[in-house]
Amino acid sequence: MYVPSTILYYGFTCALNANIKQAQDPTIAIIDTRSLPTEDMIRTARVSKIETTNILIRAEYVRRLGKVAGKKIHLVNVHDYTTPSLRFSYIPEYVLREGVYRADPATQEGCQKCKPDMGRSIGCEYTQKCGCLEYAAVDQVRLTPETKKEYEKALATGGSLLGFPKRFPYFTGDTKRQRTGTLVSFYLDSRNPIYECNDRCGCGPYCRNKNVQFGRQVELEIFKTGSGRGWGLRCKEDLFMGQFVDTYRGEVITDAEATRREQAGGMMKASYLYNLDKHQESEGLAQEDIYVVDGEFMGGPSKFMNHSCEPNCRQYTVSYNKHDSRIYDLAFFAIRDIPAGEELTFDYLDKEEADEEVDAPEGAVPCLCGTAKCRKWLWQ
Ligand SMILES: C[S@@+](CC[C@H](N)C(=O)[O-])C[C@H]1O[C@@H](n2cnc3c(N)ncnc32)[C@H](O)[C@@H]1O
Repeated sequence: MYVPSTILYYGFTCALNANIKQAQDPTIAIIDTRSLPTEDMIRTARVSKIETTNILIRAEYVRRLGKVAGKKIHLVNVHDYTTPSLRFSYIPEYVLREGVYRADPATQEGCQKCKPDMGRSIGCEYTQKCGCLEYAAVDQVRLTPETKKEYEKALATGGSLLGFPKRFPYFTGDTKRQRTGTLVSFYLDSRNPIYECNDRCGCGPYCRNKNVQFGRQVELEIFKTGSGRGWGLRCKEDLFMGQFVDTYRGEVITDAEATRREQAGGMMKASYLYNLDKHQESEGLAQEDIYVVDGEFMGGPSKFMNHSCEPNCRQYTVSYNKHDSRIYDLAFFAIRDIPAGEELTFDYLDKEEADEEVDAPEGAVPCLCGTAKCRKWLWQ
């Protein structure tokens, strides 16, 4: 059983007496931890200096949470007196560190041929001319035999995919099951990057191809799991399958800096580092050109999302500038309906990687997700 150290230090001896039996060796005291902390100890601890400090730390953390933009973020701990570390700063955007650069803003063209009102409620989702969707997945179902040949030729020669019908990422109108703005199943089930329209687009502010860029729209709760996994995250409202939850924020650092921090930070550091390597292969980027997001000391509430081998969320690539292959958003979406209060989790391992591994590697961190399909370890 976990006994808060504050109570052990500051609980008066008289409160402990009832729990101490003399062992056969009278110099050794046996403490029956099943009945700790006693009410006396809790009462004593509440007026101790350490407990006052804990209350102040909690108040400061809650004050900082109150300043985070967007819907409210709550903090709940029914297990002990701890608070997440105050060494963490909440930031609304990536913080770019030395050696990290966004593509020149001039490369962020936006869609030039789209307009706010293209008639009959037509928006970027219907036009094949939307420049932002140039690199989006082609909707092969809508290809005619003729355009199919052109598409195959473009693929073989590396030609432009502009003009082919594209898979639009978000539902544009309520259907029986889906809600407007939720991610369509093609993207939910695939690893295709999502390309959203941006401020330079002709389509205007109400384009349906804008979602993640508006930020978190749901109320979250950081809570102590009490199951050996530290803090976790849950949502105060029901989430629909495909609904955007939040982005992962942090410092964006070079690959070399990430290696340095990983070596200095120990085994758990890996769980805060995310490679921005989605376009590495397609753009022929060298490993040293890859940027990494470090969310350990700066970021958002999604820092508290724990791993599960049967997760209810997944991380997706969302880009607002198709010409910037090195910096994009890492966005969490619900991959099934999630009732309010259920812990939000994602799989820390890429699916393909997880399938490849069979045995637990040496030094693997045990997984405590508790699901039926648990792989028993997090990473090496
Ligand atoms: C990104 S943090 C998640 C928030 C973390 N629980 C906390 O309290 O700050 C990742 C760390 O959480 C813990 N963790 C997450 N998922 C876990 C799991 N399924 N089993 C065991 N530990 C887990 C590990 O200590 C891991 O290094």
